[in-house]
Amino acid sequence: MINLLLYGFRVAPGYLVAALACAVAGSLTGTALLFLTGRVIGSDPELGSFALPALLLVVAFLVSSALPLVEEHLKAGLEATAKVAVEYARVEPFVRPRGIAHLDDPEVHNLHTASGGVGWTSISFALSAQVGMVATHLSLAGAAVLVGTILGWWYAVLLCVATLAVEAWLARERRVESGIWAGDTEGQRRSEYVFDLAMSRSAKELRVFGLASWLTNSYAALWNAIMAPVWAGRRRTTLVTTAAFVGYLGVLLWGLVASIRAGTAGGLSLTQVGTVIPALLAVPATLGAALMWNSGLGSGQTGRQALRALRELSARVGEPSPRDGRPPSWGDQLEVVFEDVGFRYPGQSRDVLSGLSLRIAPRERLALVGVNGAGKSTLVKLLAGVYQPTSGRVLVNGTDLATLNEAALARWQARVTAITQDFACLPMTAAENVLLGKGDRDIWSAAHRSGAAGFVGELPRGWETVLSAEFDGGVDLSAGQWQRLALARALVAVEGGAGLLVLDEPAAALDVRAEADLVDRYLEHTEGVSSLVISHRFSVVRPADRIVVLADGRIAESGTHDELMAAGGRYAAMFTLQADRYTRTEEGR
Ligand SMILES: Nc1ncnc2c1ncn2[C@@H]1O[C@H](COP(=O)(O)OP(=O)(O)OP(=O)(O)O)[C@@H](O)[C@H]1O
Repeated sequence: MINLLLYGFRVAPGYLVAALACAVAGSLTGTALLFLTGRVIGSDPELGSFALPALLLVVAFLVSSALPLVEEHLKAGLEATAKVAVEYARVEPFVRPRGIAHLDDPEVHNLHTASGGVGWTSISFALSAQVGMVATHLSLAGAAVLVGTILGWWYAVLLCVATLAVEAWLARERRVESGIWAGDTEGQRRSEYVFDLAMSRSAKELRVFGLASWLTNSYAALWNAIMAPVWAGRRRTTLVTTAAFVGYLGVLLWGLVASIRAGTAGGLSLTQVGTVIPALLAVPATLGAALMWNSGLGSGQTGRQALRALRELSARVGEPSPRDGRPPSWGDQLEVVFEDVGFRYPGQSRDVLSGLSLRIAPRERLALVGVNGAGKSTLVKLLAGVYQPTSGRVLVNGTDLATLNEAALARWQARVTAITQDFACLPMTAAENVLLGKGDRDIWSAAHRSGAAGFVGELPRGWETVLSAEFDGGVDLSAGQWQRLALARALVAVEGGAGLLVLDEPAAALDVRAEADLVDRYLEHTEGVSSLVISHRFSVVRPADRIVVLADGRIAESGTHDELMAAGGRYAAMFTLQADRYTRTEEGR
């Protein structure tokens, strides 16, 4: 509870203090209400001693009825404010690093899932529920004081110990369940993924292939597997939990019976009986709040686990690394050199690149070809500095990218504009998709050059159309249209000062005429900047100043189209194969 409250003080101090003050006031008025009930019951209307306690009782009743409303309002504010802070802290470690190696770390994803809590029992929910826990403990103390003054302090202590012992047992159960849940984040992620598949990602394919029942069964099986240890744990502890409650009820019953007997035997006055019985009846209510998962107790366990995961997540991804190194002084001319570079993905056993050396000269138009899985996209990731080589160096105008601090790396990444195979298709407006927050640039010029202007002009709201049919008035684009828009995005970035244009399969989704159109414009697009184009279509790579072939993790061939054809190596073989296919297809028409 303390950890959660301290976190609350950090992220939403105003709401937390106000909600706690309200909870304390609520508990005090609740205790006063019990006390005044006895006074009213025991007072003699004839003697006029009735009026004051009755008036105070009414006031206490009104205040204790109104306070929960204020408290709920404050707790809602606390929860909402904390939620913003928590979600920021959950997302920030993912997006802050300029590299992406942490995205391949399963533990990072596990910690992210665990930091979300269980279901809707998140850190922010648990935090607001802790305010309720403070209130219930104070109410327990208030009721115990009243009971102690009447039935004896030993009994008040026994009552508190019994209540707290049952609460501790329940807390232990919740802790075990939270631990089981937190330990199976991979299963949870898989079930979420299956759910996501059905709802959005592959919704069309799943329906076309009639996979609905397979998916439903997979989801149910995954969910049952996740919950099985939780249910087994509950079954194991049912007996002890039942015994604890029976014992607890025995303690309470003893107090009630003793009060009634003492009252009838004249050992207790009417005032005392009228105070102690409501006080005893109020005690289980303080525990009742702890019984459910959404109570302060249940959510407190989950919230603490989630908070720990949140801190571990931040620590795992690490603070921005202030690496040494001189500040880069990249001018207009960019020269990129891969110096004996080797690379292996984290956790993998095979090198994707090894001993790769390559120079991209200033303003050079370089094309990169290679079979599927040769490592072309990986080379782009190293070039952009999102991964660091496992051996060797990537130098930009002589500066090793591995020595840059986060800020310098961000400046380098701003000089690279890359349209990768899985470029982002954002459910935002067409203009936002092209500008990506880069202000007021001439998007029409870029759209004309990328061939996007035609279809953008026909969109219902032009550049302001949201590119997702899931939104009101939004539309979906075809894959080829998206590709043209992505090209426009790259051209806008080039106009904004990016010095290196990377196009990874820019024509993959284009038809033959559009591809020819793109190739015609490619030279124009890349004038004045260094460029690297990756494509399996030889018509796209042919006009490049130089073509390099990536094979076995290194550059196997390098030269112009004519030189490589004359050399009769891998390039010539791949080109001839594709040209033959194309010719045969054309002849077959
Ligand atoms: N994040 C990753 N983690 C582990 N292995 C990866 C990862 N990304 C790619 N690989 C592996 O690295 C190798 C090279 O992949 P890469 O995407 O660079 O190839 P490519 O030449 O671009 O292929 P394609 O022509 O099919 O796009 C492949 O064997 C791939 O499975």
